[in-house]
Amino acid sequence: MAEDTLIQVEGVSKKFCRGLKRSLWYGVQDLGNELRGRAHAHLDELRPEEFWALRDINFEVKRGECIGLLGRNGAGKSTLLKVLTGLIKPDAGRALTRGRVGALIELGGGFNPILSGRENIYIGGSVLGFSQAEIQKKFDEIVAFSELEDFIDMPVQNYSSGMKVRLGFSVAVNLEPDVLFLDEVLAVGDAGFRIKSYNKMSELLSRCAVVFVSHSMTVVARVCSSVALLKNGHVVYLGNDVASGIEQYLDMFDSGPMMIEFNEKAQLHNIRVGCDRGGDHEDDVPSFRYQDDLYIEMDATVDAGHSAFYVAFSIVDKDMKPVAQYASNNFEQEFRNTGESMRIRINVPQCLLTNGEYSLNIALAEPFDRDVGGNELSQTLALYKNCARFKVQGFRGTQWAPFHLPCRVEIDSHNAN
Ligand SMILES: Nc1ncnc2c1ncn2[C@@H]1O[C@H](COP(=O)(O)OP(=O)(O)OP(=O)(O)O)[C@@H](O)[C@H]1O
Repeated sequence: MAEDTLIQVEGVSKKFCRGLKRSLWYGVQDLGNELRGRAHAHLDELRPEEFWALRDINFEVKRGECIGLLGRNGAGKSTLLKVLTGLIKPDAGRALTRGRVGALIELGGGFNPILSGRENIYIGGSVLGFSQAEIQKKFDEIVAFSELEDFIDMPVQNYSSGMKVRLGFSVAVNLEPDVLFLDEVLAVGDAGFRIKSYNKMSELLSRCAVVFVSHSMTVVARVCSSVALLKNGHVVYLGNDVASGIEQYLDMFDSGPMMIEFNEKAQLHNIRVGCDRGGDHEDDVPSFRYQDDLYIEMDATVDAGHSAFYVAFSIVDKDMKPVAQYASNNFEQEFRNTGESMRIRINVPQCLLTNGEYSLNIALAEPFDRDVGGNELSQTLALYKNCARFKVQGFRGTQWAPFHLPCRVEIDSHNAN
Protein backbone atom coordinates (compact mmCIF):
# COMPACT_ATOMS: atom_id res chain seq x y z
CA MET A 1 0.00 0.00 0.00
CA ALA A 2 1.29 3.45 -0.95
CA GLU A 3 3.09 5.52 1.69
CA ASP A 4 0.28 8.01 2.41
CA THR A 5 -2.56 5.46 2.01
CA LEU A 6 -3.76 4.55 5.50
CA ILE A 7 -6.84 2.51 4.59
CA GLN A 8 -7.01 0.10 1.68
CA VAL A 9 -10.10 -1.94 0.92
CA GLU A 10 -9.60 -4.59 -1.77
CA GLY A 11 -12.45 -6.68 -3.16
CA VAL A 12 -14.21 -7.00 0.19
CA SER A 13 -17.32 -9.21 0.13
CA LYS A 14 -19.36 -10.40 3.07
CA LYS A 15 -22.44 -12.57 3.04
CA PHE A 16 -24.97 -13.19 5.74
CA CYS A 17 -27.74 -15.72 6.11
CA ARG A 18 -31.28 -14.59 6.84
CA GLY A 19 -32.34 -17.66 8.85
CA LEU A 20 -30.75 -18.25 12.24
CA LYS A 21 -30.75 -22.06 12.10
CA ARG A 22 -29.22 -22.19 8.63
CA SER A 23 -26.75 -19.49 9.59
CA LEU A 24 -25.50 -21.61 12.51
CA TRP A 25 -25.36 -24.70 10.32
CA TYR A 26 -23.34 -22.89 7.61
CA GLY A 27 -21.04 -21.57 10.34
CA VAL A 28 -20.33 -25.11 11.54
CA GLN A 29 -19.78 -26.31 7.94
CA ASP A 30 -17.38 -23.44 7.17
CA LEU A 31 -15.46 -23.99 10.40
CA GLY A 32 -15.16 -27.71 9.64
CA ASN A 33 -13.83 -26.95 6.17
CA GLU A 34 -11.36 -24.43 7.52
CA LEU A 35 -10.08 -26.86 10.17
CA ARG A 36 -9.57 -29.52 7.51
CA GLY A 37 -7.64 -26.97 5.48
CA ARG A 38 -10.17 -27.09 2.67
CA ALA A 39 -10.88 -24.00 0.68
CA HIS A 40 -14.27 -22.47 1.33
CA ALA A 41 -16.43 -24.58 -1.00
CA HIS A 42 -19.14 -21.95 -1.45
CA LEU A 43 -17.00 -18.83 -1.42
CA ASP A 44 -18.44 -17.15 -4.46
CA GLU A 45 -21.92 -18.54 -4.46
CA LEU A 46 -24.86 -17.99 -2.21
CA ARG A 47 -26.43 -20.90 -0.38
CA PRO A 48 -30.18 -20.86 0.36
CA GLU A 49 -31.17 -17.80 2.46
CA GLU A 50 -27.75 -16.17 2.06
CA PHE A 51 -27.28 -12.67 0.60
CA TRP A 52 -24.39 -10.35 -0.05
CA ALA A 53 -24.24 -7.66 2.64
CA LEU A 54 -21.08 -6.38 0.88
CA ARG A 55 -19.95 -7.24 -2.63
CA ASP A 56 -16.55 -6.47 -4.09
CA ILE A 57 -15.89 -3.18 -2.29
CA ASN A 58 -12.73 -1.32 -3.29
CA PHE A 59 -11.43 2.06 -2.16
CA GLU A 60 -8.53 3.67 -0.40
CA VAL A 61 -8.24 6.59 1.97
CA LYS A 62 -5.10 8.68 2.30
CA ARG A 63 -3.95 10.79 5.22
CA GLY A 64 -5.92 14.03 5.15
CA GLU A 65 -8.98 12.45 3.53
CA CYS A 66 -12.40 11.69 5.00
CA ILE A 67 -14.64 9.33 3.10
CA GLY A 68 -18.37 9.40 3.88
CA LEU A 69 -20.19 6.06 3.68
CA LEU A 70 -23.74 6.75 2.54
CA GLY A 71 -26.67 4.47 1.87
CA ARG A 72 -30.16 3.67 2.96
CA ASN A 73 -30.84 1.52 6.04
CA GLY A 74 -29.44 -1.96 5.49
CA ALA A 75 -27.13 -0.90 2.63
CA GLY A 76 -24.08 -2.41 4.35
CA LYS A 77 -22.35 0.61 5.95
CA SER A 78 -22.03 -0.79 9.48
CA THR A 79 -20.96 -4.17 8.13
CA LEU A 80 -18.19 -2.45 6.18
CA LEU A 81 -17.08 -0.55 9.29
CA LYS A 82 -17.01 -3.82 11.22
CA VAL A 83 -14.84 -5.41 8.53
CA LEU A 84 -12.56 -2.35 8.60
CA THR A 85 -12.16 -2.50 12.37
CA GLY A 86 -11.57 -6.26 12.27
CA LEU A 87 -14.74 -7.08 14.22
CA ILE A 88 -15.89 -9.39 11.44
CA LYS A 89 -13.95 -11.30 8.80
CA PRO A 90 -14.83 -10.73 5.14
CA ASP A 91 -15.66 -13.79 3.01
CA ALA A 92 -13.44 -12.41 0.27
CA GLY A 93 -10.97 -9.56 -0.13
CA ARG A 94 -9.14 -7.69 2.58
CA ALA A 95 -9.17 -4.42 4.46
CA LEU A 96 -5.81 -3.03 5.50
CA THR A 97 -5.03 -0.13 7.80
CA ARG A 98 -1.74 1.51 8.65
CA GLY A 99 -1.01 3.10 12.03
CA ARG A 100 -3.10 3.54 15.15
CA VAL A 101 -6.84 3.04 14.73
CA GLY A 102 -9.45 4.95 16.73
CA ALA A 103 -13.04 3.89 16.36
CA LEU A 104 -16.45 4.77 17.65
CA ILE A 105 -18.85 2.49 15.87
CA GLU A 106 -21.30 1.25 18.45
CA LEU A 107 -22.83 2.97 21.37
CA GLY A 108 -20.78 1.86 24.36
CA GLY A 109 -19.08 -0.71 22.13
CA GLY A 110 -15.66 -1.59 23.46
CA PHE A 111 -16.51 -0.45 26.99
CA ASN A 112 -16.69 -2.80 29.92
CA PRO A 113 -19.94 -1.71 31.59
CA ILE A 114 -19.03 -2.66 35.13
CA LEU A 115 -15.74 -0.74 35.06
CA SER A 116 -15.53 3.01 35.61
CA GLY A 117 -14.91 5.57 32.89
CA ARG A 118 -11.36 5.94 34.20
CA GLU A 119 -10.65 2.19 33.96
CA ASN A 120 -12.19 2.04 30.50
CA ILE A 121 -9.92 4.84 29.26
CA TYR A 122 -6.90 2.80 30.30
CA ILE A 123 -8.25 -0.38 28.71
CA GLY A 124 -9.26 1.44 25.50
CA GLY A 125 -5.81 3.04 25.29
CA SER A 126 -4.04 -0.31 25.78
CA VAL A 127 -6.15 -1.87 23.02
CA LEU A 128 -4.94 0.93 20.72
CA GLY A 129 -1.37 0.04 21.63
CA PHE A 130 -0.57 2.85 24.07
CA SER A 131 1.59 2.23 27.14
CA GLN A 132 0.22 3.10 30.62
CA ALA A 133 2.57 6.10 30.75
CA GLU A 134 1.32 7.41 27.40
CA ILE A 135 -2.31 7.06 28.47
CA GLN A 136 -1.50 8.77 31.76
CA LYS A 137 -0.14 11.74 29.78
CA LYS A 138 -3.32 11.97 27.68
CA PHE A 139 -5.76 11.14 30.48
CA ASP A 140 -6.64 14.69 31.56
CA GLU A 141 -7.12 15.78 27.95
CA ILE A 142 -9.52 12.88 27.30
CA VAL A 143 -11.57 13.59 30.42
CA ALA A 144 -11.62 17.35 29.77
CA PHE A 145 -12.82 16.84 26.18
CA SER A 146 -15.59 14.49 27.33
CA GLU A 147 -16.57 16.93 30.13
CA LEU A 148 -17.14 13.91 32.39
CA GLU A 149 -14.85 15.00 35.24
CA ASP A 150 -17.55 14.43 37.89
CA PHE A 151 -18.51 11.00 36.55
CA ILE A 152 -15.18 9.48 35.61
CA ASP A 153 -15.18 7.06 38.56
CA MET A 154 -18.76 5.90 38.00
CA PRO A 155 -19.38 2.50 36.26
CA VAL A 156 -20.03 3.04 32.56
CA GLN A 157 -23.28 1.04 32.82
CA ASN A 158 -24.74 3.99 34.72
CA TYR A 159 -23.78 6.49 32.00
CA SER A 160 -26.50 7.92 29.77
CA SER A 161 -26.16 7.18 26.03
CA GLY A 162 -24.86 10.72 25.45
CA MET A 163 -22.22 10.25 28.17
CA LYS A 164 -21.05 6.98 26.56
CA VAL A 165 -20.68 8.77 23.23
CA ARG A 166 -18.68 11.55 24.89
CA LEU A 167 -16.29 9.06 26.47
CA GLY A 168 -16.01 6.84 23.36
CA PHE A 169 -15.38 9.74 21.00
CA SER A 170 -12.93 11.39 23.35
CA VAL A 171 -10.85 8.20 23.68
CA ALA A 172 -10.97 7.59 19.91
CA VAL A 173 -9.83 11.08 18.89
CA ASN A 174 -7.51 12.13 21.70
CA LEU A 175 -5.13 9.18 21.48
CA GLU A 176 -3.65 10.54 18.23
CA PRO A 177 -5.07 7.96 15.81
CA ASP A 178 -3.81 7.71 12.23
CA VAL A 179 -7.06 6.08 11.17
CA LEU A 180 -10.47 6.98 12.54
CA PHE A 181 -13.74 5.09 12.03
CA LEU A 182 -16.88 6.90 13.11
CA ASP A 183 -20.43 5.71 12.93
CA GLU A 184 -23.68 7.59 13.27
CA VAL A 185 -23.54 7.26 17.07
CA LEU A 186 -22.18 10.79 17.32
CA ALA A 187 -25.69 11.98 16.59
CA VAL A 188 -26.66 10.76 20.08
CA GLY A 189 -24.60 13.50 21.72
CA ASP A 190 -26.22 16.85 22.49
CA ALA A 191 -25.88 19.75 20.06
CA GLY A 192 -22.93 21.30 21.92
CA PHE A 193 -20.93 18.08 21.92
CA ARG A 194 -21.75 17.33 18.29
CA ILE A 195 -20.40 20.69 17.16
CA LYS A 196 -17.30 20.20 19.29
CA SER A 197 -16.85 16.71 17.80
CA TYR A 198 -17.17 17.87 14.18
CA ASN A 199 -14.66 20.62 14.86
CA LYS A 200 -12.30 18.07 16.40
CA MET A 201 -12.76 15.84 13.34
CA SER A 202 -11.90 18.74 11.02
CA GLU A 203 -8.82 19.46 13.13
CA LEU A 204 -7.73 15.79 13.04
CA LEU A 205 -8.24 15.50 9.30
CA SER A 206 -4.86 16.90 8.35
CA ARG A 207 -3.09 14.01 10.09
CA CYS A 208 -5.67 11.24 9.87
CA ALA A 209 -7.62 9.12 7.40
CA VAL A 210 -11.29 9.01 8.38
CA VAL A 211 -14.22 6.78 7.42
CA PHE A 212 -17.46 8.39 8.51
CA VAL A 213 -20.95 6.86 8.35
CA SER A 214 -23.81 9.31 8.50
CA HIS A 215 -27.37 9.93 7.40
CA SER A 216 -26.94 13.69 7.91
CA MET A 217 -26.11 15.19 4.54
CA THR A 218 -25.33 18.57 6.11
CA VAL A 219 -22.55 17.00 8.14
CA VAL A 220 -21.30 14.86 5.22
CA ALA A 221 -21.10 17.98 3.02
CA ARG A 222 -19.14 19.71 5.76
CA VAL A 223 -16.57 17.09 6.77
CA CYS A 224 -16.14 14.60 3.90
CA SER A 225 -13.69 14.92 1.02
CA SER A 226 -15.13 11.93 -0.85
CA VAL A 227 -18.18 9.71 -0.77
CA ALA A 228 -18.90 6.00 -1.24
CA LEU A 229 -22.59 5.37 -1.83
CA LEU A 230 -23.73 1.84 -1.01
CA LYS A 231 -26.83 0.11 -2.33
CA ASN A 232 -27.63 -3.47 -1.34
CA GLY A 233 -23.98 -4.10 -0.51
CA HIS A 234 -22.60 -2.64 -3.79
CA VAL A 235 -20.80 0.66 -4.23
CA VAL A 236 -22.90 2.61 -6.74
CA TYR A 237 -20.93 5.87 -6.51
CA LEU A 238 -17.38 6.50 -5.42
CA GLY A 239 -15.71 9.84 -5.93
CA ASN A 240 -14.59 13.25 -4.75
CA ASP A 241 -17.69 15.04 -5.96
CA VAL A 242 -19.39 15.02 -2.55
CA ALA A 243 -22.37 17.09 -3.79
CA SER A 244 -23.05 14.59 -6.56
CA GLY A 245 -22.76 11.64 -4.14
CA ILE A 246 -25.24 13.32 -1.80
CA GLU A 247 -27.59 14.05 -4.70
CA GLN A 248 -27.50 10.40 -5.77
CA TYR A 249 -28.15 9.31 -2.19
CA LEU A 250 -31.17 11.61 -1.92
CA ASP A 251 -32.41 10.36 -5.30
CA MET A 252 -32.77 6.92 -3.71
CA PHE A 253 -35.77 8.20 -1.76
CA ASP A 254 -39.09 8.57 -3.38
CA SER A 255 -40.45 11.88 -2.17
CA GLY A 256 -43.84 10.22 -1.70
CA PRO A 257 -47.34 11.38 -2.46
CA MET A 258 -48.94 14.70 -1.64
CA MET A 259 -50.35 14.83 1.90
CA ILE A 260 -53.48 16.82 2.60
CA GLU A 261 -53.10 17.61 6.29
CA PHE A 262 -56.15 19.83 6.49
CA ASN A 263 -58.72 20.93 3.92
CA GLU A 264 -61.90 21.37 5.89
CA LYS A 265 -62.19 25.14 5.38
CA ALA A 266 -60.47 25.62 2.03
CA GLN A 267 -59.53 23.36 -0.87
CA LEU A 268 -56.63 23.60 -3.30
CA HIS A 269 -56.42 22.04 -6.78
CA ASN A 270 -53.98 21.97 -9.70
CA ILE A 271 -51.02 23.14 -7.65
CA ARG A 272 -48.02 23.60 -9.95
CA VAL A 273 -44.69 25.37 -10.20
CA GLY A 274 -43.90 27.01 -13.53
CA CYS A 275 -41.67 29.45 -15.30
CA ASP A 276 -42.69 31.98 -17.99
CA ARG A 277 -39.69 30.82 -20.01
CA GLY A 278 -41.29 27.37 -20.08
CA GLY A 279 -38.75 25.21 -18.27
CA ASP A 280 -38.11 21.55 -19.00
CA HIS A 281 -39.43 18.29 -17.71
CA GLU A 282 -37.34 15.47 -16.31
CA ASP A 283 -39.04 12.24 -15.19
CA ASP A 284 -42.33 14.16 -15.12
CA VAL A 285 -40.88 16.73 -12.72
CA PRO A 286 -40.66 20.35 -13.97
CA SER A 287 -37.08 21.53 -14.09
CA PHE A 288 -35.84 25.14 -14.02
CA ARG A 289 -32.56 27.02 -14.13
CA TYR A 290 -30.84 28.79 -11.25
CA GLN A 291 -32.13 32.43 -11.18
CA ASP A 292 -35.23 31.66 -13.29
CA ASP A 293 -38.36 33.70 -12.50
CA LEU A 294 -40.76 31.08 -11.15
CA TYR A 295 -44.41 31.13 -10.27
CA ILE A 296 -46.62 28.91 -8.14
CA GLU A 297 -50.18 28.56 -9.33
CA MET A 298 -53.22 26.85 -7.85
CA ASP A 299 -56.99 26.93 -7.88
CA ALA A 300 -58.58 27.56 -4.50
CA THR A 301 -61.97 27.72 -2.87
CA VAL A 302 -62.42 29.11 0.62
CA ASP A 303 -65.58 28.31 2.58
CA ALA A 304 -68.10 31.07 3.13
CA GLY A 305 -67.73 32.45 6.64
CA HIS A 306 -64.06 33.26 6.13
CA SER A 307 -64.00 36.71 4.61
CA ALA A 308 -60.23 37.05 4.21
CA PHE A 309 -57.23 34.78 3.97
CA TYR A 310 -53.53 34.86 3.36
CA VAL A 311 -51.23 32.50 1.48
CA ALA A 312 -48.10 30.87 2.88
CA PHE A 313 -45.71 28.28 1.52
CA SER A 314 -42.43 26.65 2.34
CA ILE A 315 -39.98 25.01 -0.02
CA VAL A 316 -38.54 21.75 1.33
CA ASP A 317 -35.52 19.81 0.08
CA LYS A 318 -35.40 16.05 -0.53
CA ASP A 319 -34.67 15.53 3.17
CA MET A 320 -38.02 17.32 3.77
CA LYS A 321 -36.11 20.10 5.51
CA PRO A 322 -37.61 23.57 4.90
CA VAL A 323 -35.15 25.76 2.99
CA ALA A 324 -37.33 28.80 2.26
CA GLN A 325 -40.58 30.31 3.46
CA TYR A 326 -43.09 32.94 2.45
CA ALA A 327 -46.27 34.23 4.10
CA SER A 328 -48.19 37.02 2.38
CA ASN A 329 -49.42 38.52 5.68
CA ASN A 330 -45.83 39.48 6.50
CA PHE A 331 -46.13 41.90 3.58
CA GLU A 332 -49.60 43.09 4.61
CA GLN A 333 -51.11 41.05 1.81
CA GLU A 334 -54.45 39.55 2.67
CA PHE A 335 -57.05 38.55 0.14
CA ARG A 336 -60.81 38.79 0.13
CA ASN A 337 -62.71 35.56 -0.19
CA THR A 338 -64.89 35.94 -3.31
CA GLY A 339 -66.84 32.83 -2.39
CA GLU A 340 -66.03 31.40 -5.80
CA SER A 341 -63.19 29.37 -7.21
CA MET A 342 -60.06 31.56 -7.43
CA ARG A 343 -56.81 31.20 -9.32
CA ILE A 344 -53.89 32.11 -7.03
CA ARG A 345 -50.53 32.96 -8.58
CA ILE A 346 -47.44 33.64 -6.48
CA ASN A 347 -44.51 35.12 -8.38
CA VAL A 348 -41.06 34.10 -7.19
CA PRO A 349 -38.67 36.44 -8.97
CA GLN A 350 -35.13 35.22 -9.54
CA CYS A 351 -35.19 31.91 -7.72
CA LEU A 352 -31.80 31.56 -6.04
CA LEU A 353 -32.05 27.87 -5.12
CA THR A 354 -29.03 25.81 -6.09
CA ASN A 355 -29.27 22.50 -7.98
CA GLY A 356 -31.51 19.89 -6.43
CA GLU A 357 -35.01 18.60 -6.14
CA TYR A 358 -37.49 20.51 -4.03
CA SER A 359 -41.14 20.35 -3.10
CA LEU A 360 -43.78 22.73 -1.78
CA ASN A 361 -45.90 22.83 1.37
CA ILE A 362 -48.75 25.30 0.95
CA ALA A 363 -51.20 26.75 3.46
CA LEU A 364 -54.12 29.16 3.41
CA ALA A 365 -54.88 30.78 6.76
CA GLU A 366 -57.12 33.41 8.26
CA PRO A 367 -55.66 35.99 10.62
CA PHE A 368 -57.92 36.63 13.60
CA ASP A 369 -56.08 38.18 16.54
CA ARG A 370 -52.76 39.20 17.98
CA ASP A 371 -51.03 37.78 21.06
CA VAL A 372 -49.55 39.95 23.84
CA GLY A 373 -46.30 40.22 21.92
CA GLY A 374 -48.12 41.59 18.88
CA ASN A 375 -47.68 38.40 16.83
CA GLU A 376 -50.52 37.52 14.55
CA LEU A 377 -52.63 34.53 15.54
CA SER A 378 -54.25 32.69 12.70
CA GLN A 379 -56.49 29.78 11.89
CA THR A 380 -55.35 27.31 9.25
CA LEU A 381 -57.91 26.88 6.49
CA ALA A 382 -55.95 24.39 4.39
CA LEU A 383 -52.54 22.73 4.59
CA TYR A 384 -51.16 20.65 1.70
CA LYS A 385 -47.71 19.08 2.07
CA ASN A 386 -45.31 17.85 -0.60
CA CYS A 387 -47.80 19.09 -3.17
CA ALA A 388 -45.61 20.17 -6.12
CA ARG A 389 -42.14 18.85 -6.89
CA PHE A 390 -39.65 20.71 -9.05
CA LYS A 391 -35.97 20.61 -9.89
CA VAL A 392 -33.37 23.34 -10.21
CA GLN A 393 -30.40 22.79 -12.48
CA GLY A 394 -27.73 24.85 -14.15
CA PHE A 395 -26.09 26.29 -11.07
CA ARG A 396 -22.36 26.15 -11.69
CA GLY A 397 -19.69 25.93 -9.01
CA THR A 398 -19.29 24.15 -5.72
CA GLN A 399 -22.57 23.75 -3.94
CA TRP A 400 -22.79 23.44 -0.18
CA ALA A 401 -26.07 25.18 0.65
CA PRO A 402 -29.56 25.39 -0.87
CA PHE A 403 -29.17 29.09 -1.75
CA HIS A 404 -26.52 30.98 -3.62
CA LEU A 405 -26.88 34.71 -3.12
CA PRO A 406 -25.82 36.92 -6.03
CA CYS A 407 -23.75 39.28 -3.86
CA ARG A 408 -21.37 41.97 -4.98
CA VAL A 409 -18.09 42.31 -3.13
CA GLU A 410 -16.36 45.66 -2.96
CA ILE A 411 -12.81 46.05 -1.74
CA ASP A 412 -11.32 49.39 -0.90
CA SER A 413 -7.65 48.91 -0.15
CA HIS A 414 -7.31 52.45 1.29
CA ASN A 415 -9.59 51.65 4.20
CA ALA A 416 -8.13 48.24 4.98
CA ASN A 417 -6.19 48.14 8.30
N1 LIG B 1 -24.95 -10.63 11.85
C1 LIG B 1 -25.81 -10.52 10.86
N2 LIG B 1 -26.47 -11.60 10.41
C2 LIG B 1 -27.33 -11.53 9.38
N3 LIG B 1 -27.58 -10.40 8.70
C3 LIG B 1 -26.95 -9.28 9.10
C4 LIG B 1 -26.03 -9.28 10.19
N4 LIG B 1 -25.55 -8.00 10.35
C5 LIG B 1 -26.14 -7.26 9.39
N5 LIG B 1 -26.97 -8.01 8.64
C6 LIG B 1 -27.75 -7.58 7.48
O1 LIG B 1 -26.83 -7.03 6.54
C7 LIG B 1 -27.42 -5.94 5.85
C8 LIG B 1 -26.55 -4.71 6.02
O2 LIG B 1 -26.64 -4.28 7.36
P1 LIG B 1 -25.85 -3.01 7.92
O3 LIG B 1 -26.08 -2.97 9.40
O4 LIG B 1 -24.44 -3.09 7.46
O5 LIG B 1 -26.60 -1.82 7.18
P2 LIG B 1 -26.39 -0.25 7.36
O6 LIG B 1 -26.15 0.31 6.01
O7 LIG B 1 -25.37 0.02 8.41
O8 LIG B 1 -27.84 0.19 7.85
P3 LIG B 1 -28.29 1.39 8.86
O9 LIG B 1 -28.26 2.65 8.07
O10 LIG B 1 -29.69 0.98 9.20
O11 LIG B 1 -27.38 1.37 10.05
C9 LIG B 1 -28.82 -5.78 6.43
O12 LIG B 1 -29.73 -6.48 5.58
C10 LIG B 1 -28.73 -6.48 7.78
O13 LIG B 1 -29.98 -7.03 8.15
